[in-house]
Amino acid sequence: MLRIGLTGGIGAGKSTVSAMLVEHGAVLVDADRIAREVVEPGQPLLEKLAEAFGPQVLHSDGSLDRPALAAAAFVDSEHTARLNGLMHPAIRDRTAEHFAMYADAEIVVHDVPLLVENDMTPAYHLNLLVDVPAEVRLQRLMDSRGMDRDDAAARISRQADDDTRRAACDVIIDNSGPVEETKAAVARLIESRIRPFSANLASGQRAPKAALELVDPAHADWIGDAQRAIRKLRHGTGEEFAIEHIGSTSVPGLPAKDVIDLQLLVPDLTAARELAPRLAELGYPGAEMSDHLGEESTEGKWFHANTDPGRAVNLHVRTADSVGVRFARAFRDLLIADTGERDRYLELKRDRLAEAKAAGGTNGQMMRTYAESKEPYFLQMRRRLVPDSFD
Ligand SMILES: CC(C)(COP(=O)(O)OP(=O)(O)OC[C@H]1O[C@@H](n2cnc3c(N)ncnc32)[C@H](O)[C@@H]1O)[C@@H](O)C(=O)NCCC(=O)NCCS
Ligand SMILES: Nc1ncnc2c1ncn2[C@@H]1O[C@H](COP(=O)(O)OP(=O)(O)OP(=O)(O)O)[C@@H](O)[C@H]1O
Repeated sequence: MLRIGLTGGIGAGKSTVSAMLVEHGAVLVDADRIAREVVEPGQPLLEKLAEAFGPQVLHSDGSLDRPALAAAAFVDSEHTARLNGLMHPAIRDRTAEHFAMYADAEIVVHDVPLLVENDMTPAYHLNLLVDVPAEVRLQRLMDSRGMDRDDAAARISRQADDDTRRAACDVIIDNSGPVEETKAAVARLIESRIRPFSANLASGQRAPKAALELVDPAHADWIGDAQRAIRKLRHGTGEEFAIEHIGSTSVPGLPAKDVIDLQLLVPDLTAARELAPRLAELGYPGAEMSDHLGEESTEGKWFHANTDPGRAVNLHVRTADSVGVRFARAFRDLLIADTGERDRYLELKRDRLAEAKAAGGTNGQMMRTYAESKEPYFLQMRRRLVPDSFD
């Protein structure tokens, strides 16, 4: 099951976009709907809300007076925290029941207004943001929902700001234009990314490799993408293992192939083998392989690559004290600190890439030629950065 987290500020169009995703075959778990279920007449939560906010939040028949609760709860951050403290555990339990019901679904979209505020993004394979600037949302809420300006503004101030949401999500769906444009963007996202991601996840197939070309870092957000991938992997593996961003995309300012390299540190290769099925569920199928250390020398590792066609990631699962781990770290730190070495390495990459392309062959052959042609440089660097690995 591909788990998608969908969020956006109040009035951004989450319901509008989630309905579009449902039309494309996704199953929806709606947090606002669940929030209503847990306060239906007879639920124990109603009494607790009345205790916390006063009897005026209940109608005379005992049901919830929603505008009265909104007025009491969004008045300041302390009251909102009290509301959340009461509501969120009940919402969480009911949500788990909904997900269990849809265990066989291929794509489940979880629409959660407070996905970023509650730090829930790492629990999903992909996080979508329905993005509309706060002032446009405020206007829409007043125009089309007849919402009071002060109520809308109070809720906006209780939520994350637009930039914080953008930094936490993987995909931004701009809904500031006409709905038809959003609909077309959602259809493209489904075809180019969500459907193939779901199919790859189900079959344990990695997404196509990144193109053999160097991308300008100004056109990418590699540090942000790596941090989001690391948080998902850490969360999905019980926060047990250290995971580091390595390789060219971890060096600010260095053009690179558009693939993020991460290394996950395990105590030994048995742990790597045991971890492999879990990583596959998280969207990173893999196999046992080895790092080439030069001459005849190799070192065992597991190599995983991700299933999301929208973001290539290679995940090297290495033992914590391995030469591979130490070299990747030291080489990254050298390139960050030493601009001269960074320029030399970039020149080498450009030359070898041009040579590999000139030699021709399939894409796979050219990739191998390129990788092998950099080996002597890496060997020389390893002598310098991890000298004890030659003992
Ligand atoms: C206070 C309540 C009764 C007001 O009901 P009302 O019908 O006016 O609003 P509704 O539930 O339709 O929510 C509309 C929007 O308000 C915003 N909102 C709701 N709760 C919160 C909150 N705790 N913090 C910030 N924004 C919120 C969201 O953007 C949501 O989509 C209701 O919002 C509620 O029960 N909130 C607590 C549950 C919750 O946190 N829901 C958010 C999803 S986890
Ligand atoms: N692209 C758009 N242009 C104009 N109005 C829109 C657009 N998308 C949605 N709307 C309108 O804006 C309002 C908010 O949309 P919607 O209910 O989908 O948002 P939401 O994020 O689910 O809101 P909430 O946070 O309250 O749950 C609705 O009245 C909707 O019809």
